[in-house]
Amino acid sequence: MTQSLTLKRPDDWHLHLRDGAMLRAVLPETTRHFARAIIMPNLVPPVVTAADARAYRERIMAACPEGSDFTPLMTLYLTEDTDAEDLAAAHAEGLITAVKLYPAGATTNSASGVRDFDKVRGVLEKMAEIGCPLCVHGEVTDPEIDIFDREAAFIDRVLDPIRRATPGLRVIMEHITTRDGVDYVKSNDTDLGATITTHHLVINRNHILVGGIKPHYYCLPVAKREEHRLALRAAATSGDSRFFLGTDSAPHTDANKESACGCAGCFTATNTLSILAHVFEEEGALDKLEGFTSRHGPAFYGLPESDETITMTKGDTVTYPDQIMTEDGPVTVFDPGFPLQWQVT
Ligand SMILES: NC(=O)N[C@@H](CC(=O)O)C(=O)O
Ligand SMILES: [Zn+2]
Ligand SMILES: [Zn+2]
Repeated sequence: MTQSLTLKRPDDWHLHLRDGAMLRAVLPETTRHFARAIIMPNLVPPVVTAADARAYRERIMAACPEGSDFTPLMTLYLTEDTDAEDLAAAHAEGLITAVKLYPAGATTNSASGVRDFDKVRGVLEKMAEIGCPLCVHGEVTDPEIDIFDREAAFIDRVLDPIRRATPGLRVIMEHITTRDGVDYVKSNDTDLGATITTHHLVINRNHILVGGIKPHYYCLPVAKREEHRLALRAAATSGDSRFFLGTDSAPHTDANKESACGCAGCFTATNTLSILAHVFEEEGALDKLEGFTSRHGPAFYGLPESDETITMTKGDTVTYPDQIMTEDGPVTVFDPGFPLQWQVT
């Protein structure tokens, strides 16, 4: 018997589209199924001002496939020099939906991020006042801190102090990877939410390292122990509206991944919904999938849910291309390591 599932059209609350040839190649992988996405601003150079965001949005719209009604939700990259008035005007106009905080050096293209959090205090206060949410890459960069402990340390050392100092600031912990992240979100009120990626529901750190190093499973924050993956799965499938999908689909060419110093990022746009249906079914929670992909995110951001739907069906094994071809070279699609039977029809 064919099983089918109808969902409000999903949104992706954390997405890297890059620019130029890469943007043109990866954008259709998202617009095929998603209504909207929060667009990460970590270009080189980053999207720092309202003018940058406006120009980037235009390049994204120009790259959208014919007939697509995809809406990119733009973000600004927070720096120690961010102009609070420029930011507030961009937010008031609806040009930007959120602002992204990268600790300097924490991840791909984060060199212009924040070193001294006191220097952005005024901007964060302005954001709390105007209701502009802050998306956070939550890892400390202190070389003394083990890479597997960087998320937990960030919560204690940076995030909790910022939130206490800035009442009313709405924060999204992006791509949480630990039980600590789940517990911190749950122990707080409605001003705190978290995105969870598809790949962190599937892989733990063994997948990266056992039997040979697997560069396509390397991303930041790096996948943690199995107990953390299980905590993420429980949170995502719980129906708790503070947790929602942000794929963090982050394309890098294979040449840049399969390298002596490989880039961080998993490219999941192509098969994300198939993988998520598989995971939610395994957890006996297919009825919670729509909340995670399509309802909790808009609720947190104060945006309407999509009034369109998609239908997924379960049938014979579906295959996806191993790679997406771009003018810069191939980009490997995330391999969940199990056959997929759910697909969007
Ligand atoms: N997640 C990643 O491993 N990489 C992202 C950056 C980020 O989201 O931290 C990228 O831009 O490639
Ligand atoms: Zn990040
Ligand atoms: Zn990301």
